[in-house]
Amino acid sequence: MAAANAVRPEAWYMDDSDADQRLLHKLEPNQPRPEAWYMDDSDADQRWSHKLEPNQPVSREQLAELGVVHWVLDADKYETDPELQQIRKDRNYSYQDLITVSPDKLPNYEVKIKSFFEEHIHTDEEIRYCLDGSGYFDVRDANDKWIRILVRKGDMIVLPAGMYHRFTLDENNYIKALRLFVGEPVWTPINRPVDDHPIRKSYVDAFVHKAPAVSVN
Ligand SMILES: CSCCC(=O)/C(O)=C/O
Ligand SMILES: [Fe+2]
Repeated sequence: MAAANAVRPEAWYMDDSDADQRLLHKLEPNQPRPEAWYMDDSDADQRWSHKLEPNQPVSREQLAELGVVHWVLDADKYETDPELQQIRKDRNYSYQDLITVSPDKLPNYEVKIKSFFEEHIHTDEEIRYCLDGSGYFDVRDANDKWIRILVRKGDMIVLPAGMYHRFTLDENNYIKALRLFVGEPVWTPINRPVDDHPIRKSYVDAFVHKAPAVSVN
């Protein structure tokens, strides 16, 4: 018999898994968002997860100490979402466009995907809102170790100006993202090494020198 105080109808947010449609597909209640971890040193396919064994997760607080900002939003209503509108207003994000990264959708795909995965900085924040699909943003921690951040539908991420990073698709080979910018966008990456670049120096002063030490196996 059903419990007297059971919620009817029971409803929940679903995971993104392709497993049997008859399974429950409930999101784990404490699933970290974004999911992030320290990477191994393997040269194997960049689209693999490259988790350490055992996994060494990185929390959103650790990411925040490096200047990475993150929200989970409702990607299905991004065109009218008041939460997104408020973020754009608060942070002066006056420009936005859509990018789809996949072998059949992105013109000049091979060249672009190679350039995204070259370690680089930008002179402005990199703001990406994942509307569909998924991908990995890799960022350097204060000890120059790689942290891999999985972005999935609903994840909006900001990498601060001057932070060394790179991007790759994961094994699903597809992401659709909203790109936001303060003013006229400047997409050109500045590849490492650029330790003497003023924007890099500002980033190091603001975040690297202040970050607490972390030991990675
Ligand atoms: C998913 S957006 C493509 C990657 C990109 O624009 C960039 O600058 C990566 O660092
Ligand atoms: Fe970038």
